[in-house]
Amino acid sequence: MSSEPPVFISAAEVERLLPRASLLLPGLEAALCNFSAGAAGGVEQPLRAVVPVRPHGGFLGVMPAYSAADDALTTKLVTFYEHRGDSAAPSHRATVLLFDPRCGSLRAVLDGTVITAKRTAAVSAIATKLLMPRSAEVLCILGAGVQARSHYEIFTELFPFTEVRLWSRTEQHALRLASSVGGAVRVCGTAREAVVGADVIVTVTMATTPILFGEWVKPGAHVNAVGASRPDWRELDDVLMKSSVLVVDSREAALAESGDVILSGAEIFAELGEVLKGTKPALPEKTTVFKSLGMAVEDTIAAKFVYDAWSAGN
Ligand SMILES: NC(=O)C1=CN([C@@H]2O[C@H](COP(=O)(O)OP(=O)(O)OC[C@H]3O[C@@H](n4cnc5c(N)ncnc54)[C@H](O)[C@@H]3O)[C@@H](O)[C@H]2O)C=CC1
Ligand SMILES: O=C(O)C1=NCCCC1
Repeated sequence: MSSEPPVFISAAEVERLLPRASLLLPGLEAALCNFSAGAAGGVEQPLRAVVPVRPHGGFLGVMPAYSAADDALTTKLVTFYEHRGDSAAPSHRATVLLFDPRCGSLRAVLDGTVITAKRTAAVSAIATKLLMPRSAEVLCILGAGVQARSHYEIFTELFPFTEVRLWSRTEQHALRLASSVGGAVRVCGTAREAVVGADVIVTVTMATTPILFGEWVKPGAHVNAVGASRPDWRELDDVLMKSSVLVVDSREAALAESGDVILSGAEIFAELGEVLKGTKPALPEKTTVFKSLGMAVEDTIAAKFVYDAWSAGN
């Protein structure tokens, strides 16, 4: 056990050490199963504490976790701001602290922004692999920020979509994202135009009222609902929430934090870890919603991956 000072791993270094989110898939799949196995799975993860910063429209989230299977202990500190004075500034910023689980000393301070973008998209991809219709051709992304990009990257790497549609409240943002990614993207003028006929839909906005409506969604489609992480925020309407099979990352978090779940009164069918383990069926022929709130153990897996890659090169 060393008394070395902690290393700092910057965003650029995280990008270099974790070039593709798909590298996280095996670790995240195992962690999701372990989380949903309860005490036997060895994941300690309390509900995150979220501190409102009311005068500034912001929030600070504190997300600790320990994974016994990985022997990894981390805490992420993440801020997210609804109303920003400078609209060019990122809405989310994060730092992950990685500890030596044997003695509690701090080993590393990692930029958490890239980790958050990549692990969230990777978890959505895991849900999509299980829940999307068998012949999925059209991907639709609502939102054009950081998560839109990371979702575009892993979804086009893993799945053979023939068409990708993108909508953003600010069309310029969608055009900018579309022109900066490698492949063909159709920028749509309305959310409805992007959604109708899509097989897989990703909502990655800062919306606080619904932007995706059940009447637009093709029966059998799969939705990854990634935004709206406050109990009074929505991205999906009641029709969609109540007519879909609802899978969540964490039941406890969904019932405490998700406006889409709490305010619609929709029934939770399963946790993603239960579907992965096969203790709950996937039902890909039904319309499915994966409500992602983001889990601390996902950051633990990603931070350990990055730290181990850094250590291997030093
Ligand atoms: N489930 C999870 O694990 C995580 C969820 N998130 C959530 O994902 C969402 C996207 O995050 P980022 O891409 O990092 O944010 P971002 O700020 O980079 O992008 C947000 C996008 O939403 C759009 N937007 C803002 N207000 C809107 C409104 N009222 N209606 C429609 N569109 C609106 C913006 O124009 C932009 O395209 C956020 O809600 C965030 O809290 C973020 C990290 C992890
Ligand atoms: O999991 C995360 O990280 C976040 N989830 C919801 C919004 C803020 C960041």
